Amino acid sequence: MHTFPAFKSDLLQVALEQSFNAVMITNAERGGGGPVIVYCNAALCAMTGYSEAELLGQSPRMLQGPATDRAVLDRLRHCLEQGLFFEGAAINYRKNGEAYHLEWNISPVRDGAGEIRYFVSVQRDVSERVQADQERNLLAQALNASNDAILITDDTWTIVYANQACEALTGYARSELLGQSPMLLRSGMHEPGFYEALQACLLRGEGFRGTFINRHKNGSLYYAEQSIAALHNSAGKISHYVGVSKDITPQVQRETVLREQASRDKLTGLLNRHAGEYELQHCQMHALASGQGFGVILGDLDHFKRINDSWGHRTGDLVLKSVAAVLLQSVRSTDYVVRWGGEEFLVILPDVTLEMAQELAERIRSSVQGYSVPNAGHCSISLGVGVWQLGEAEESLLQRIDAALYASKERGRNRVTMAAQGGGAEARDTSGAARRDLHTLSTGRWLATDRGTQPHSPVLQT
Ligand SMILES: Nc1nc2c(ncn2[C@@H]2O[C@H](COP(=O)(O)OP(=O)(O)OP(=O)(O)O)[C@@H](O)[C@H]2O)c(=O)[nH]1
Repeated sequence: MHTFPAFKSDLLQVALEQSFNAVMITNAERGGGGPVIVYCNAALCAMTGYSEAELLGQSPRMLQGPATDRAVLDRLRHCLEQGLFFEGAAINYRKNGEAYHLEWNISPVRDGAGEIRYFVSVQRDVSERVQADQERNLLAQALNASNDAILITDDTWTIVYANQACEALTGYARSELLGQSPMLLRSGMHEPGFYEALQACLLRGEGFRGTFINRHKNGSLYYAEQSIAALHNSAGKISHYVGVSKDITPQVQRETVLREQASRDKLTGLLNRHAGEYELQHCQMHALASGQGFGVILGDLDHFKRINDSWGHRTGDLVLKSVAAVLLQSVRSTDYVVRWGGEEFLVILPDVTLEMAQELAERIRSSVQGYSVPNAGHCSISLGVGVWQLGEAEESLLQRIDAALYASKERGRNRVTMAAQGGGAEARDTSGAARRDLHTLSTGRWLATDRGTQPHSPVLQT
């Protein structure tokens, strides 16, 4: 067992010698070059690179250099003059010229009469810590300067860091984000499976990349292309998640407008045929998966050529626009109304029975008939209607409905005909209008006529 030296002064000397902190004692010389070093321990020699012999009798100024903070030295001088405790940090220089960051304090040592005779200085080389702080600051500055929003959470998805771009993207101040969950930004626009896929990806150790639809603090939606990666600690456990998001709202909006424009008929604003064909396929896929059928109505304006011929093309256009509006008002919000051809309209009815489809077709027929177009008066529409049969090809469905529409025309127009089931062309007229397709001149309505017998029926204006 070790024993310490018996005398206190010996103990103190041993303690100072072995101290991990550098210790320097100077005298309190005021004149000439000021205080000089009268004691230094091994740690001070190791820190500065000077030997004890090189340090003793020298001014501590030998350790200072161009980057030493003059303001700190002025404060130090003031403390020494006033006999006050000093504490500070500055850059000093080793014997080899290398700069190091120093944190140190100086206490005056008084004699029995209260006179300051020495100054004892305890010093610590904090270069590593300062360098680490500087690197951290640099990284924080770089993260902040990034145009991409960066969000860091701990392993429980609690936000521990958000950069400036994140504040701008989300509308939340950093103080509002810290401590919260990123769920704060959820818009409710994603299926739950989206977030489950994200979690599964991260747990597998893979990064996740996707387009998020999030909600801004002001309630608006924004689109962010986001990548999320998990950070692991030394034990291999997830410690943090880092999310980097790029705001792609303008691109998505532009694409949406372009897609919308490309899918719309210019004159009526309805879906164009291309978009209608897409929706039809989509409906069919959904029906195959869900077993829920869908219906299709094909409508064709009656004697539309006469409108053009009588009132001009512009009025004809106006009629088409008006009929489009009537169609939109007649169907459900879940239905698709398509301008299928010149004066031909297709309505796709997801999740309907034959009866419901028939009812909607009849509603369309009577709404068109009841609508009066400025400068042109009333017109009528013939319709064919049917529902998709399990396993039926899209083409076959359209053929059946087209045949039903043709039958409506053949049977006098302004009527609804149900498509034959089972692929045949046999069609069934269900329209009440079949019994009242003649309209008097006094009502000013279009005179619905049989295509074959009265090809030149007059077109009337209200
Ligand atoms: N104003 C206008 N006319 C169009 C447009 N597209 C097609 N048409 C016209 O629609 C008319 C269709 O005529 P037809 O196919 O003979 O049919 P209909 O006169 O409606 O006779 P039925 O269908 O037998 O009742 C043609 O004269 C086309 O020029 C359009 O965008 N604007």
